[in-house]
Amino acid sequence: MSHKSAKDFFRPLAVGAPAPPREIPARPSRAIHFFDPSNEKMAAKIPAMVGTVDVLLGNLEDAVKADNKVAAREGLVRIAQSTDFGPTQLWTRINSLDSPWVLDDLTTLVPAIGDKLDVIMVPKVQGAEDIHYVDRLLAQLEAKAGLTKPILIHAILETARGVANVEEICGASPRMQGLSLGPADLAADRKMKTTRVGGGHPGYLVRQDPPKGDDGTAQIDAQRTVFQQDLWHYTIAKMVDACATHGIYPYYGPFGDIADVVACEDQFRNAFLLGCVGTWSLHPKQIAIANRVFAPSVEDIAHARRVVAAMGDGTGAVMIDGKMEDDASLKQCLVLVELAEQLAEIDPELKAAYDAIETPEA
Ligand SMILES: CC(=O)SCCNC(=O)CCNC(=O)[C@H](O)C(C)(C)COP(=O)(O)OP(=O)(O)OC[C@H]1O[C@@H](n2cnc3c(N)ncnc32)[C@H](O)[C@@H]1OP(=O)(O)O
Ligand SMILES: O=CC(=O)O
Ligand SMILES: [Mg+2]
Repeated sequence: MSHKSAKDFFRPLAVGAPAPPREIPARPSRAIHFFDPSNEKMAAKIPAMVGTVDVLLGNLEDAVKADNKVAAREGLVRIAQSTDFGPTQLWTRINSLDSPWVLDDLTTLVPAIGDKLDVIMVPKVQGAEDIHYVDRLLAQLEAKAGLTKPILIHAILETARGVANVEEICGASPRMQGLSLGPADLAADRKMKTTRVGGGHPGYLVRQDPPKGDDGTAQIDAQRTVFQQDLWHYTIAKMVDACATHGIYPYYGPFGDIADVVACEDQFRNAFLLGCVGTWSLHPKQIAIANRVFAPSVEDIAHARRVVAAMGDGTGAVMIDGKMEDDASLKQCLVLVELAEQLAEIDPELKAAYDAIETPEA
């Protein structure tokens, strides 16, 4: 397989297109909130949601009826043109590359609202070739529209081949902003035997060994604790490693059981702890969950600041509350402290909570 030379990697792919980015900015994106721009009731709520969520995403793909594809595209153009998004990012999810709608999605959206779109989410990405296609087309459309800022690309990891090719997808273009797990399509593509949109499954479990009877035989019918396992652990961990390797951002995807806010919070938190920076929100009530989960807790920041203060120049080892802290735990603490600082800049409530923590002496 041939690779571009290092120098060519950052050259625009069309004459007059903006230079591709060298770094992807760490903009807070705890919740990527999906809306269907063809649904008038939903669309009407979007301007008032600016400032309440980090990312608003006009969805054109799955969950938008085939008959409404054009209305969704036109609705997104109308909303984008008439709304000042202030601190909130505007993303879209285009239709899949093998669909009859995607070419019109791109050739309509880039000239009409390319200056407002931060990120284009591409579904069902299989390999680097899909990113190369969108990359070149975006450069041509940006050049034609006279855009000065490159639009970033986000890929959904929702095919078995996409998971197998995850590293080449992340490194396929300097425009790559991040990846989301797409558990619903991925389950179908892998032929998993589930019927849900994300989350766990009661059948995927580990059972405690059976106790032994007086005669030493296993009592398999005895009451035994079962531990439900996480169906998504492997894929999320693989995605996080690929994203970290390439300096881009991993996200959990949809949690379809809107009513089960408790399990939703658990799934989001697992992703946060494993390294994801955010998640999708499908319903307004999932925004607060995501904002809560994808921000470090006050307790974590209090502890992290104690470690930072105690570690001085960052070398050596210290004991805090009976635990050894050194360079490696300091680096983990700094991840949390830096994230808290970024979030405090855009979220006054979080800022107040973090500011109220008593800062230890250095
Ligand atoms: C596997 C995947 O690809 S996942 C990604 C694709 N799926 C999506 O994008 C789904 C987006 N969400 C939705 O379509 C809807 O939230 C549904 C269908 C899940 C539920 O919709 P409803 O049954 O209308 O939910 P509910 O009755 O609780 O809605 C309450 C209010 O919130 C509004 N609302 C619901 N979802 C949203 C949303 N995503 N954004 C803005 N407003 C919303 C409703 O319009 C309703 O407004 P109202 O009080 O003025 O009547
Ligand atoms: O698009 C998301 C998915 O889970 O499928
Ligand atoms: Mg999908």
